[in-house]
Amino acid sequence: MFSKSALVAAMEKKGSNKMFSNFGSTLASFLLMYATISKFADSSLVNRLFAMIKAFLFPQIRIVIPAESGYWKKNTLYLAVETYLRANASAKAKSLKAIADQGGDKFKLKLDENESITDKFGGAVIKWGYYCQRNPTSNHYEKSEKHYYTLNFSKCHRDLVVGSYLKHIVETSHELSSKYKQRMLYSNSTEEDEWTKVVFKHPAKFDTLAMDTNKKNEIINDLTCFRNSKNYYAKIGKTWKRGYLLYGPPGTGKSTMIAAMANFLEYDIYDLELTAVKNNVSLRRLLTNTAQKAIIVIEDIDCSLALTGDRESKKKKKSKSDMDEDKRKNTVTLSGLLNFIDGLWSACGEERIVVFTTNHVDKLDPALIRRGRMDMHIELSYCSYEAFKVLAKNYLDIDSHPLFNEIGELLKTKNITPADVAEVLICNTTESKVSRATERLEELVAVLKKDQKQEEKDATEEKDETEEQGRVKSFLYAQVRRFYQ
Ligand SMILES: Nc1ncnc2c1ncn2[C@@H]1O[C@H](COP(=O)(O)OP(=O)(O)OP(=O)(O)O)[C@@H](O)[C@H]1O
Repeated sequence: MFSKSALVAAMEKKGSNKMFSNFGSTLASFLLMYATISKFADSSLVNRLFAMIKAFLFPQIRIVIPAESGYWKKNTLYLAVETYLRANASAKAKSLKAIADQGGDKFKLKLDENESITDKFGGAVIKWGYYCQRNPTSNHYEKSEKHYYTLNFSKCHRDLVVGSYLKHIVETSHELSSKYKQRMLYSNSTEEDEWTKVVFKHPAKFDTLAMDTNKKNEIINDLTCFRNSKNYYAKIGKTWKRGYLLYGPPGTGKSTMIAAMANFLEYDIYDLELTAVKNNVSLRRLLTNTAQKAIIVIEDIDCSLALTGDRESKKKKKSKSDMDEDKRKNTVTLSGLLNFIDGLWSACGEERIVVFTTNHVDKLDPALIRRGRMDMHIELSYCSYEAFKVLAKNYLDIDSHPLFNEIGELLKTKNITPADVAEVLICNTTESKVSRATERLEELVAVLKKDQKQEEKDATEEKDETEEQGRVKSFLYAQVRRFYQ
């Protein structure tokens, strides 16, 4: 005797067998029909017809993910897909592109153009493709190449793919990026309003930065507070960004400080060469394409552009010809730049630090560096005794030496940059650095004394020159007086 459940199971099995046999015979008839018709009819017509039948029987959805999400902005989903597929592509794709990283010792594999791979997620089969559309008649406002990914999947998995799969891609790409993240240095060029990047491997750290300890700690605290203040900035209604102005003579460590900041915060650097930016539109395009967790640097801002005056002349109402002139000049203006530092456009990214450096702080338009725009003004100056001790530790591996006192005294009266001190202390040798310490320090004492002697000599020469000029002047006066008498 059969039990009731065994009977039901037998019936279900019979039903599913019947279903499979139906599907099998439909497929067989479909293929037979295809083979027969394609013998007699035009093949492209047949292909189209069968594609239509296939689309009807198994409806598909196609999503295109372009590289850019608008005129200016990179599509972050495209970047996420790129990272996600890079992790999967090498195992599944037949045609790949290998791209060396900047260090040259590693490489990345990427889907080749027109190549596709399949991925599976929660029962859905997703087919990915990578393509490039070329437009030879493009102009400045339109790119000549448009890259995009496509994903195709069955219509019945629409909610799963759109709701969960895309989210899964973004999350996985974040995990992968933080796992393999290398810090990047981006720079712009005159040809395109685009960033090019290289791996950033500068070894500078705050520990090795030669400067006053209190000042250094103040900067480290400021950066730490900034990094942890997302909620605070949201609460006070301010964009999460901070400006630093680094000023001081050449060779006092402004660039080194930026590298130390980037390494401390683990941020990328965008080194903006303002002289290579065509106009405010290009500037906007570049800056809207900077990522979060970034330091945007404009070095030697005083030399970058004639930024002063623009706002002054704007205050006086501009005539039409003035405005035409501005357009013709086609340059970046001070107001264009300020718009990015704290105007409306500053809100199109967060967790960003803006750094200006200059050797001549007095030459800058006060509007550019007022507090609130440049929140912290940091002076990097000539080498102090404290800074010298950091350099001695970095370069010679020593914390003390009998010559330290003498060097300390000389530094009180000498203006020498940390770069010049470093140049004297550096030992390009395989020998122990400590064994060369005395020789290097004696050399430094000699340089400092030589500079002192040179300064004394310059002062004496200057005095002699002034006295000589005085004598010539009195002689000429005497001659003139005698002439009129
Ligand atoms: N404060 C410092 N601490 C440690 N090293 C320093 C410091 N200042 C300068 N140096 C050394 O001198 C070199 C030049 O310094 P850096 O380029 O940072 O100076 P800078 O102020 O940016 O100069 P410039 O204004 O000419 O760009 C650095 O590579 C570094 O080795």
